[in-house]
Amino acid sequence: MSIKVSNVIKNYENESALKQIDLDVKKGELVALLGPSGSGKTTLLRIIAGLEIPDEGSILFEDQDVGQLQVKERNVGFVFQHYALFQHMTVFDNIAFGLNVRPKSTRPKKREIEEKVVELLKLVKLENFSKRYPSQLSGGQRQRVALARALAVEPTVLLLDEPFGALDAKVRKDLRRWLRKLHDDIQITSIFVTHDQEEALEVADRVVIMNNGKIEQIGTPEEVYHSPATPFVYDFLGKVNLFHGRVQKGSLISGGLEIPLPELEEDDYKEVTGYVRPHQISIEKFETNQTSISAIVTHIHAVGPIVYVEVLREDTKEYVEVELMNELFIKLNIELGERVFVRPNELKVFIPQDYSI
Ligand SMILES: Nc1ncnc2c1ncn2[C@@H]1O[C@H](COP(=O)(O)OP(=O)(O)OP(=O)(O)O)[C@@H](O)[C@H]1O
Repeated sequence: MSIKVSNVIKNYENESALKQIDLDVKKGELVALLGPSGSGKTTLLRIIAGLEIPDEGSILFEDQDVGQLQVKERNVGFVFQHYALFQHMTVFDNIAFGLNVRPKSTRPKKREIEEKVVELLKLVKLENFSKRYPSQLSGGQRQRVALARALAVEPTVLLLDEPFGALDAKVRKDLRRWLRKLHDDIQITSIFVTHDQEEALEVADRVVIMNNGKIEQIGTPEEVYHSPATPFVYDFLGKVNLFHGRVQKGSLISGGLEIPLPELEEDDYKEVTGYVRPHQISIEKFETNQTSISAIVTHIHAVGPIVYVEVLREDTKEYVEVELMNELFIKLNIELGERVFVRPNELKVFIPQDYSI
């Protein structure tokens, strides 16, 4: 089932939660809504589910406008951050719940329900846990039961709101891989909300990056990470160094640094900001050309395969973060307080008056 969100607007009293949202989710896709707290992710998910009514705009499932349909009639499966399992019911009965409460006319036979639950228990790898109660399960197991319960009624769309948000880091990592695999097996159109960049980039087919009630960018994990459309996306998806400066004859002049940017030939004298990820900066002991600037090493964090080095530019007195492989760090033999030369190897330029982060 494909989902089409068109021109959705939602305001709360004196707050604008969603500002003209357009989003197309393809049939069978797994899409992440990613953004900081308050950016509107949950509101959008709840509007798709029918738990919230938009002030304007429409939601289509396939070609059907579901605006007038109640939550139940939309046939969506929902999984929330806090396991809403029934504590007095076994795992088996929790999963069977949605089928057991159907009116007699549409309720499957007892044996069919049993078969379905056994099949779902296998799918979420909890075959031996059917007789346990939620209090006898780990957090990760409970979320898997919640997912099985949501899938029992064969929804056409699966919506997950921070499904692993309450779990510890290790369990989260295991569960998100498991979710990806599960999705590949059952291929149900799914949207999940997260504020965890790594989770979205690892699990989703496409990521929708939200900020302040708007969509900043929609793309595959590679697209949003490697080609951020806005400074916000650049900043939100990883560490970034800013090189403020001015264009002069096709170069960015930032303090004592001159970086050729032929694509800015036409933008003479414009104030621009270059965005550079820490791994896109080289660090050298000696000045090799005019595209490097001198800086003093102010901090070194050398645990693990990647070493983080912070330097203070001598020209602008701004800090620059550099990431380099441990082998290179050892070879360079950089020490705290030492003068080095840094140079951005890649730089994405945005004109500041258009954006701010
Ligand atoms: N029922 C409500 N009444 C008033 N304001 C609300 C209500 N629900 C959400 N909001 C506001 O709408 C904005 C978007 O909230 P929403 O919960 O969608 O954000 P979110 O991105 O899911 O955040 P989080 O990651 O913290 O859950 C916020 O500013 C929030 O305060």
